[in-house]
Amino acid sequence: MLQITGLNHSYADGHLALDGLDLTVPDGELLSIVGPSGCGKSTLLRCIAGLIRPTSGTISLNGAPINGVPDDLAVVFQDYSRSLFPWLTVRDNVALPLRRRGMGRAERRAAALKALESVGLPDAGRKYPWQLSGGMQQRVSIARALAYRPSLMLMDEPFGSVDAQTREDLEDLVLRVHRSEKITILLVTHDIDESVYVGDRVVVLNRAPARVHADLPVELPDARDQIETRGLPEFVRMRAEVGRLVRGGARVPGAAPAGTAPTLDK
Ligand SMILES: Nc1ncnc2c1ncn2[C@@H]1O[C@H](COP(=O)(O)OP(=O)(O)OP(=O)(O)O)[C@@H](O)[C@H]1O
Repeated sequence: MLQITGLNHSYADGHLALDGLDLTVPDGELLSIVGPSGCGKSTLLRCIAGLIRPTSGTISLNGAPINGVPDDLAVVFQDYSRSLFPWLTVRDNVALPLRRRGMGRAERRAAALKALESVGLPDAGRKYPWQLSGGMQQRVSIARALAYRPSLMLMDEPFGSVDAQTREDLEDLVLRVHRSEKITILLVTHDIDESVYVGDRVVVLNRAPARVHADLPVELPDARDQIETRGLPEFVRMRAEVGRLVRGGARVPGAAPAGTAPTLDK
């Protein structure tokens, strides 16, 4: 379980990005995080990843406080072109972080090939990243994260740089690996439909500085389908609700079905 309590972060220039943020994410949940542009979503992920030290507050993963980059964490960023090493083959890019796991060369290569298969790129291992399309490169980034077998995966607007069709394919890929690997995933997105489509829960952050503004369970069937799920009345209701909340609205009482009411903090 990931537990965040009273998280504050001020940057060196005094800019307050996070203001007393509390959030608990149970094991195996796929949590979508949305909020107005610049509200502090990436800052939150960077604190969880141990890349920046928060000014105050605590973050713990499975009971242990996060003070540096956690061992069983993987991160997928939007900018795949800068996260893959162009001078390494795809297979070696995926295998590289496994050195931290203490795996031998043959074991690393086998794990990399298996991860590439699981993202639908069984034949790409010998190519270089620049020989692949943007969507394929992002699949490689996801394969690299998966090969590491993390217990927590952070995804910061991971599909922001690909076309709409590829984006849908990657959303379904993430859903598939989430269901099969039972990884806890935090996915930051600007796309409200996407947050509802992939999420078990959607957290809406306040306009800066960030706190949790609303916390909404997604009451959709686990098996998601790009056409059918997006046509369900619950999907349509929820995307409208999340959209309004991101724009700063308060929840309309009775907007959610009984037992699924989102919580709003003060
Ligand atoms: N290194 C920094 N120094 C000072 N301020 C920063 C720094 N990094 C980010 N900020 C500011 O902190 C605030 C939150 O930034 P952050 O990138 O976390 O927001 P975000 O919600 O991820 O933004 P977006 O939706 O545009 O991706 C913004 O106002 C940003 O300008």
